[in-house]
Amino acid sequence: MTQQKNNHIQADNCLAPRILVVTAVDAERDAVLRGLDENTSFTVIAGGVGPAAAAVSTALELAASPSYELVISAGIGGGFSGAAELGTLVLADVVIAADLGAETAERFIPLDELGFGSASLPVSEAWRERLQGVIRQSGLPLHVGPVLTVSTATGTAETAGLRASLVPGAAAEAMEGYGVAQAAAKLEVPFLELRSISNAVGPRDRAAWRIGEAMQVLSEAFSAIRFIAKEMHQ
Ligand SMILES: O=C(O)c1cccc(C(=O)CC[C@H]2O[C@@H](n3cnc4c(=O)[nH]cnc43)[C@H](O)[C@@H]2O)c1
Repeated sequence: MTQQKNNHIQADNCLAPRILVVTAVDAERDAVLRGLDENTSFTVIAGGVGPAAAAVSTALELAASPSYELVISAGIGGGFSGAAELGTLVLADVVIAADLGAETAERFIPLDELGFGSASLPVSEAWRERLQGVIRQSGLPLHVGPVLTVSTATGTAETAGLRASLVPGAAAEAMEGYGVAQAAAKLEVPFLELRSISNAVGPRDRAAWRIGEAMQVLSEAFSAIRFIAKEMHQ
């Protein structure tokens, strides 16, 4: 049995959920839940599209329940060519707000250069290594690298090239990770981002998006990691 209130779903028999998973949309949340067994330590919420909605949803949930020891930003995402192909997973080793900054006639100036803080936020290395090991053991194709957070999904080869040049080794882009990471940092909860690649970062071709396949791989990833909370404490 599960309890459902608004867009929160949680296992009945789990008194203190320890891992919070924040997706953008309901379809991603449901894919994560399909992969998780109900007898687990996860709460899964659909926090909305974009970094602002994701940050607010995450902060409210973390503040309401002090038992969380990990928050994962998860869902589908775009993969950078040569790094992450359709049907693969990307686990972030850093998240970068790739369009946060200022535009000039010559170039884009990132937040760090403007002196307003950092556009990069770290992930928990201990949790990343653990998830990386478990997902690799399951046989799912996994790439570890930088995941960009953008407010506007890339739709041209020019923007894809610009973003790849700003972040060497860029593996994937999505629209929530930096927001979830900001909330997690403020509330001092370790953070990860996991993306299942549904489309290539580049010229927009909605018909070529493989959302169903990406949702299936997302489910399989969470099936593989569903006992991770217990294992971290053994
Ligand atoms: O159209 C549908 O049927 C549909 C079903 C489920 C999810 C979607 C989404 O579009 C999810 C939006 C979510 O996906 C991330 N995303 C995916 N690809 C990219 C990308 O190339 N660039 C940036 N973000 C991407 C993003 O996190 C969105 O919140 C549609």
